[in-house]
Amino acid sequence: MTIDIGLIRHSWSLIEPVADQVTKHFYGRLFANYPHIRELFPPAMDLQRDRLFHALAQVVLNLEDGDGVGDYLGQLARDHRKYGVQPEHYPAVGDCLVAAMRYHAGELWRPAYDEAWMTAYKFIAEVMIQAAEQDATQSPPSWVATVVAHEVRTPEIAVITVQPDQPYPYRAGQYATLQSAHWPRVWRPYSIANAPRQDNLLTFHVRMVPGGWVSTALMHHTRPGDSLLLGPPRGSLVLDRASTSHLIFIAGGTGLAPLKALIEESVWVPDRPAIDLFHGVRRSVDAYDNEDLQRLRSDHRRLRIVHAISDDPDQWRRQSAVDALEYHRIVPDGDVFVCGSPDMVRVTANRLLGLGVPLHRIHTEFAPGGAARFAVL
Ligand SMILES: NC(=O)C1=CN([C@@H]2O[C@H](COP(=O)(O)OP(=O)(O)OC[C@H]3O[C@@H](n4cnc5c(N)ncnc54)[C@H](O)[C@@H]3O)[C@@H](O)[C@H]2O)C=CC1
Repeated sequence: MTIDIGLIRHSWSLIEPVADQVTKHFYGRLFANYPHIRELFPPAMDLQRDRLFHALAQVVLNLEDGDGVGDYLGQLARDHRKYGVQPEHYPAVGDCLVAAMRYHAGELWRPAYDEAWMTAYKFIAEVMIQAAEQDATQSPPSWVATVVAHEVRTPEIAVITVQPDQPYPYRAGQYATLQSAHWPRVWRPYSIANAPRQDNLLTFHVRMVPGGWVSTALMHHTRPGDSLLLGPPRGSLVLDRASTSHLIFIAGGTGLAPLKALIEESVWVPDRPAIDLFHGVRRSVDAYDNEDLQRLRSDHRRLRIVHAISDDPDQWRRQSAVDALEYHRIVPDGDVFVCGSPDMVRVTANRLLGLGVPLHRIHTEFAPGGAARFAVL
């Protein structure tokens, strides 16, 4: 089975500008023709639509990287088990997807695109079905997790610790999706803010998003003893365990979560020269994890922590996390991990490139569920 990457990319360039219409059309057609599939999805589809397009874009843009695409599809398949996706759903999705693309490309659509997409989709479906079957032999589709601690750190940020009902293997830096009983079938990604622990506890940093269903439920309507559902771990923002390079972590707000997990993992590498964390927050009151971070620092003297405050009128020095890196004259001569809002990640990554940090030393994953690589301006 050979996928014609040229045809896929060419047809994708027709679809990209009308992605929103294509995904709406796709789901409309899917639910009209296969009403039983509707039950697998949440009542409101807005975020779901973005996810489909994002997942497709990841595959299309990385088709040459066979291993990378395989890993990505494997994670996607494991994650889709929690929705109850079955092998017989795949052909329905493929048919509706190609029909939606054909419809919106109009006269520009060539018959050869149909074949190219059906071949590519067959490959995607086979990899995903196989990965899901393999996963079913060793993991549940989702985990029930009991809330064991719920700390309100600021009026908008809660730190929540849960105990999954069975072992939850993951790597520091990965994220999981959470579902609250208040919003059935609605999953939201959150990074796991601690390295794997013997007691299997997982901590999440939740910022309440205005109008955010799950974040509001987690912030205001969740208490110790409540149950949450937990999807499988995802993401590739992980440490190279063989490396002993100088590590710099640049976090924006709750983007601290995965970086804290990576710091917890990296402080144990004996030959590591230094670990620097720059945590950018808007106001000093937003430094929600200061106490925990200082505790971590008192146990590991090679760890240096700088808080950068960007928007507080009471602060005489206002700076972003990457400004603080320059201000403190830290030479970024190792690996730099960046996490925060997509804009913060993009701006920071471009500043680092300007400081001479090679691209392969800059490690980033947008907000979970967002684009995996930043766009270099
Ligand atoms: N909670 C979690 O597990 C995770 C959250 N994230 C993402 O991290 C972000 C955190 O947001 P908040 O806590 O509201 O932090 P925030 O948006 O208030 O920003 C925190 C810091 O980032 C800087 N910043 C924001 N936009 C910037 C830009 N365009 N250029 C340069 N610096 C910028 C601010 O100046 C501030 O220093 C969200 O987008 C979230 O999705 C990412 C990974 C994990």
